[in-house]
Amino acid sequence: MPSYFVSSPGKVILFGEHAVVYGKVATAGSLGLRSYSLIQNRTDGIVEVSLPDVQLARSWQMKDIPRQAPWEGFPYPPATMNTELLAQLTAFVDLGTQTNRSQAAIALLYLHSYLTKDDIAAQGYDFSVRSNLPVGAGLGSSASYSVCVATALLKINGHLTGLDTVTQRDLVNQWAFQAEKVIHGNPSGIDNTVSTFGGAVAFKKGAIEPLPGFQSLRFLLTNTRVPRETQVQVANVRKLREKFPAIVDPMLDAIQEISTSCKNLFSQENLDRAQLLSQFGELVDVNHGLLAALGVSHPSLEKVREISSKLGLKSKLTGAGGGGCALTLIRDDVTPETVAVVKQLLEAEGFYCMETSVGGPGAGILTLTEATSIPEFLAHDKAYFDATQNWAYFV
Ligand SMILES: Nc1ncnc2c1ncn2[C@@H]1O[C@H](COP(=O)(O)OP(=O)(O)OP(=O)(O)O)[C@@H](O)[C@H]1O
Ligand SMILES: C[C@@](O)(CCO)CC(=O)[O-]
Ligand SMILES: [Mg+2]
Repeated sequence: MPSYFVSSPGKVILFGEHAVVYGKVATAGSLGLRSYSLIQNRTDGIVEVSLPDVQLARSWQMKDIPRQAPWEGFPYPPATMNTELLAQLTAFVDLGTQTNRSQAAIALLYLHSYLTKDDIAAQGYDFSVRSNLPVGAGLGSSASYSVCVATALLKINGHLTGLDTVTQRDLVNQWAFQAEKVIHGNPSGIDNTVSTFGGAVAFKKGAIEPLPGFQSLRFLLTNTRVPRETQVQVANVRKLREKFPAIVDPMLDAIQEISTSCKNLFSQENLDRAQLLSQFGELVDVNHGLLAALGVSHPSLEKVREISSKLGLKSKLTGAGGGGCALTLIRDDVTPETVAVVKQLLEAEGFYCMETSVGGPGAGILTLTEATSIPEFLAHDKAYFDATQNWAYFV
């Protein structure tokens, strides 16, 4: 029985969140924090799902889960979302509409209903995802989950051989985008694209351009632990734009100019590193100010800015905002002592800090020679997966 182990990273948006939803340029990179997933066939026609991060453990009879008839464009997803199927699945999983676990389960079954082949439908499968990413904190946990689901279901149903080519990754990315749509409503696609392909990129309307210099940047990520949902933050910006288009549209354009200025900074040959980092810090400040004006900051995020600025550091919210994570640039001249003090002050507020770089590997698949049971998968410490697999091999 084939058994596949899949992994995909979270992401950090440097500049351009929210504006990217309106087709503007944003810059982002993959994170070292990843999700891990196990999928394997069964023989009894049951689908058993364990998603411990959202407290979901459920099994369904394969024959009860809706399946879609063949469609034009197979194996790529249909161009429009199937709202009828969504309503059907929402009633089927019966977990309410707005809970973490219902969104996760519906996204999984939405892809399942399109991708399941007859032989797999007769057998069933076990599926589990565990993540080192905080759920709902702006680091792309939904996209990383979506990429794991898409890769695992494509692979077990024989729609995907590996992830060696851009075409193969594109297939995964398109399905992950469907899952993101189930979870977010109206995503730009930046999160699933970065999680699928890895690296650091400028993204605009689905197209990516690599940003090579980014790998050398250091950041401190602070999780304020204030819960929020991307879908709600995106909807709030939409409402503000509908009310005041003449005010909000120039702000979105200005945010795009920040991403473009950032891209230009890295392509300037004569700019020395200290100047580059200083200007990058200024862009961090301006971008945060515009996001706050769009209404997506939060007192906890302003606290991160206040504390870090006392030590001469620049921070901005990252992801959808409203709580969740902030990003602080660690310039090369910042001493380890200063970083330690900032961390201490932030953690005294009840926040959680992690140091990170951006631009590592994207999604990866490993075919397991020996079947690992779901209980074994669940029993491992999450650090085990980071330590035992060199995901860089799969880029
Ligand atoms: N490990 C996981 N297991 C199952 N579902 C997950 C997991 N991680 C994320 N999800 C799904 O994603 C949802 C959170 O997505 P949301 O977009 O609000 O936050 P985020 O992706 O962490 O932040 P952002 O979109 O700003 O980067 C959860 O409600 C859940 O449905
Ligand atoms: C807020 C947003 O721009 C980024 C979320 O990580 C939403 C999106 O791009 O889908
Ligand atoms: Mg998300």
